[in-house]
Amino acid sequence: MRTLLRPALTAREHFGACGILGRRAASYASIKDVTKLQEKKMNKILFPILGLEKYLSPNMDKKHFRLFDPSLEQIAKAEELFRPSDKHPIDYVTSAIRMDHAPSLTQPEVCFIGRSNVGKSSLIKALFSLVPGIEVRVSKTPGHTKKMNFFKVGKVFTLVDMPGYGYKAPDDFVEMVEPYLQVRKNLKRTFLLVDSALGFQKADLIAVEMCEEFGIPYVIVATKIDRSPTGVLLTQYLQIQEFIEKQTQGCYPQPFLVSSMQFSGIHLLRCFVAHVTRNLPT
Ligand SMILES: Nc1nc2c(ncn2[C@@H]2O[C@H](COP(=O)(O)OP(=O)(O)OP(=O)(O)O)[C@@H](O)[C@H]2O)c(=O)[nH]1
Ligand SMILES: [Mg+2]
Repeated sequence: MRTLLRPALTAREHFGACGILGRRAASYASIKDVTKLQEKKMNKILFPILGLEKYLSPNMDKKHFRLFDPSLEQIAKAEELFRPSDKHPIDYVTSAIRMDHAPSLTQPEVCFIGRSNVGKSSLIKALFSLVPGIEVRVSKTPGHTKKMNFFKVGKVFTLVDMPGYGYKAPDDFVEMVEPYLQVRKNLKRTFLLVDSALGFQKADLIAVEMCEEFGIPYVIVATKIDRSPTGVLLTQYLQIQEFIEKQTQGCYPQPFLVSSMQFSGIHLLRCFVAHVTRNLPT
């Protein structure tokens, strides 16, 4: 029986107090600006997996590398969902520490789970980088997000930032998050974040087991790829992919790679969110 997400993990990351979206990364927030870049740089930001593919043997089956492979037009359409307007407000709604405090919303919902400090809030902040003034708090101190934070994207979907599990998880983590994942009817996809330099840790495997047990659809996102040397990233990526293929039922076969710092993979993930919430035109 799993003892959910309590083990004290030792490996901790410490960073400087730099803003998560540096000045340069912030200028990549819109696809219009990214497409002005040289092709190589553009691909690095839009499709970070391309940087790994070239190291693979030509005989390797790459069908799961770009299972989700939208066009630039689709990425641009998805971006419009993440751009607020009077008719399409994007904002924080509320926080909840128990499922019965969660807002009753009917639109499709996606949530972000992962070990404390893995980069959940930073990723959400990057996804919402086109929303002036939106507050998504990030911190180098693990265990910063203490509640389930709900953000409404017009009438089209809701996005939920979760507290982290493992080291310095809030005491009521299990009571808060497990029932949410189990009973939230409009939850369309759970994004399970793992650190790209470390791959699956013990607590991540427990989280995978939990998603499998609840039978909810989920997808793995490898974070902080700017900090992983290519060799490490490739090794972790292939291990994650093999694990998904051999040991999971409900996990999307393609892991996503992101750096909220350098903005890589963020556009693709916006597009995937649009896709799983049925907002991506074909
Ligand atoms: N280099 C780098 N650092 C990142 C990235 N994403 C997040 N960080 C850093 O990692 C630390 C934790 O980020 P958060 O987004 O607050 O992590 P979290 O998963 O929300 O953490 P909890 O709320 O504590 O569970 C911060 O110091 C971030 O600046 C990234 O893509 N690259
Ligand atoms: Mg957080």
